[in-house]
Amino acid sequence: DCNKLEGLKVKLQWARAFGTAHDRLAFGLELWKGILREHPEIKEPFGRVRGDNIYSPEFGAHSQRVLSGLDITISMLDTPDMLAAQLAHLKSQHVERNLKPEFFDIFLNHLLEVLGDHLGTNLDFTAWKDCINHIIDDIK
Ligand code: HEM
Repeated sequence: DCNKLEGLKVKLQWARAFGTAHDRLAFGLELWKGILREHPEIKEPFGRVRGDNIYSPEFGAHSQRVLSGLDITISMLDTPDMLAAQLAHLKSQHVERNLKPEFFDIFLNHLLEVLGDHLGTNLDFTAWKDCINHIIDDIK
């Protein structure tokens, strides 16, 4: 479970990795490049936003929507009621898209990899696993 201390650590580390990223688009590219290279079947659900070309403006805009969505949830890790409301909203945006639950686990694993590239040994792997698992479990 994502406890209070872990939630605060994740907030801080996310601010370091993403909040100060000079290029948020590049952060998204790193993430999706890894996901879609290893799991090309995930291009299909992203057909409308051009999953076939992650360099397109359509996919770039989508990528920013997802990362901003993640940014919102992480900012709520210390306000559980608001987090629950936001996660219910995100779930409603995903539920009819017929996504496999394992897609979310793949997303989590790749997110941890990109964060590790940015934060090195400052990444609290356990805190991230616990807190992002909580977020992802409530969306999938
Ligand atoms: C923490 C994880 C995630 C967050 C915060 C997130 C957030 C979002 C947001 C904010 C949107 C835009 C909703 C809208 O404007 O209608 C979206 C759309 C979408 N997401 Fe996610 N997402 C997450 C994970 C995933 C995963 C793992 C998948 C599947 C691999 C996925 C598949 C989609 C699809 C297919 C769309 C719709 C694309 C379109 O516009 O056609 N999401 N997501």
